[in-house]
Parts: sequence; structure tokens; C-alpha cells
Amino acid sequence: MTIVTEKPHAEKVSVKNLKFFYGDSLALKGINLPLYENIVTAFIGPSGCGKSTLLRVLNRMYDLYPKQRAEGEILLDGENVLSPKQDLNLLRAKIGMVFQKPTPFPMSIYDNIAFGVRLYESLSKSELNDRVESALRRAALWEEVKDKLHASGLSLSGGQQQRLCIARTVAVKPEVILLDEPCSALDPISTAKIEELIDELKRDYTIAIVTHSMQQAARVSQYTAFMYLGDLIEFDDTSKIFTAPHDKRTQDYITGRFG
Ligand SMILES: Nc1ncnc2c1ncn2[C@@H]1O[C@H](COP(=O)(O)OP(=O)(O)OP(=O)(O)O)[C@@H](O)[C@H]1O
Repeated sequence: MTIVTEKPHAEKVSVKNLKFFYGDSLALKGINLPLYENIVTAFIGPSGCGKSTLLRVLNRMYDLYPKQRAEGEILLDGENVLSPKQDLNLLRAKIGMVFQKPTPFPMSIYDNIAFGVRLYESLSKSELNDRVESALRRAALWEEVKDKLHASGLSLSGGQQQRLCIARTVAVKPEVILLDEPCSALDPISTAKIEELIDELKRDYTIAIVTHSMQQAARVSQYTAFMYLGDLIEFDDTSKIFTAPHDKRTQDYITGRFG
């Protein structure tokens, strides 16, 4: 595996010798990887290589399932999020996640955003209104929904629903945003909007995105991690991964020879 060392970016998350088990089956085989602040890192690789598993481990989503377990370390600003002492609610406020299919709550657009904020903070009505507005603006959705904040989140189009989910994530002021194939259920126009949004959001957040689209990885990310069969094969500048990869498996994947 090739990891380029001297980087000018701050390391927000450090994944160290991470192994992950579904029961007896080893899905991540000792991953080492940095996520840099204000940088988008793309995870690419053939189906089943462990991309979604890695994202789910980063915010301990697997804790919901008794037979799943992780070994190793994931340091967020130097603190191990895999520690049993980790407060999971706090962790999930710091590391937000957006899934492949838009998953709005069955409640109003306003409450979709306010719900998470209320869990973590007690804001006055006007502070909450401001938070909802700024999150919707941040997700480039405000202009489309400002006159129907009390309509159901489910009444929005797929692309709008995905931006609502991004607004919901942003509203709790996370530090890291994980996006698991966020555009796979969207049309090209909605996809372009989400990609613009990711570019905007990286000014304030550390972002990791799983994508099956090489073009999308090349467009939105500054670093790319290529995974294969539970291993991280190569991590480097996105431009290098796509023009001069070190590993033949990376080359074969990006040129469409397998996967
Ligand atoms: N709930 C589960 N129970 C058992 N094994 C699982 C479970 N979820 C995933 N796996 C296995 O873990 C490995 C990694 O799966 P994962 O979903 O992380 O891959 P992926 O790279 O995200 O794939 P895709 O691109 O198809 O979404 C695969 O071998 C998969 O079969």
C-alpha cells in the first residue's frame, strides 16, 4: 500500500490498524488512513471491498448490531472513538452521516432539521428558526422550501430530500460528514447540485464520500482511497490516483478492467 506522508493538511481523523468483523468474517483487514480537515476524501473500489463498512465504523453505527465488532483505533482529534467510554450521541453529532437513499423523517421540513438540534441543544424559538434557515441555506435548499417549511419532508423530490438530509446533518454542527453514495438514487441535475454542495461544505468540514462513480470521485475529492477485498490498497492525491496510480489493482479498477 502507498501512503504519501508529508501533507500540509491537519489530520482530523486517523484510522489505525482497523479491523472489522461481521461475526467471524473479517471485512476490514487492518486499515490505516488519515482524513484531513477541509478535504474531501473519496473511497472507491469494487462492490464488497468494505467502503460502506469503513464509513459505518467511523461513527460506530455497527454498535446497534451485537455480532459486529471493530479492533484498532480511530482517533478523532486524538481521541479514540472506538473506546467503550465514547458517548455515542456526542460522537454522532460530531460525525454526521448521509445515506445512499434519502431518509427524511416522516415529519415537516422544519422538524426534520429541528429534531436533531433539539436533542443536543436548548435553543430559543428564534434561535432554532435561525438554525433551521441557515442549515437549509447551507444545503442549497432554502429558496425551494422557505414558503412550505411545515409541509412533510416526504413531499419533496428525491434530490430535495437528499439535500434535506444534508441540512439535517449540518444543523447539529458536525465536524466530519460521511456520505455513503449520496447521489446514487438521484438524477444528473440533483447530482450536480449535491456535488457543488460538497465542494462548498469542505470549507467547514472534513468529508468522506463513498462513490461508485470514478468521475464523481475525480470531481469532488482531493484525496482518494482505493480499497480491495477489505484492504486499503492505495491512498493518494486524487489526481495521482487517476493519472499515475502505483498499484496495478488501482490501475485496473480505474480503467474499468475489473469491478
Ligand atoms: N451485515 C452484514 N453481515 C455480514 N457481512 C456483511 C454485512 N454487511 C456487509 N458484509 C460483508 O462485508 C464486506 C464489505 O461490505 P461493504 O458493504 O462494506 O462493501 P462496499 O465496498 O460498500 O460494497 P458496495 O459497493 O457493493 O456497497 C462484504 O464482503 C459484505 O458481504
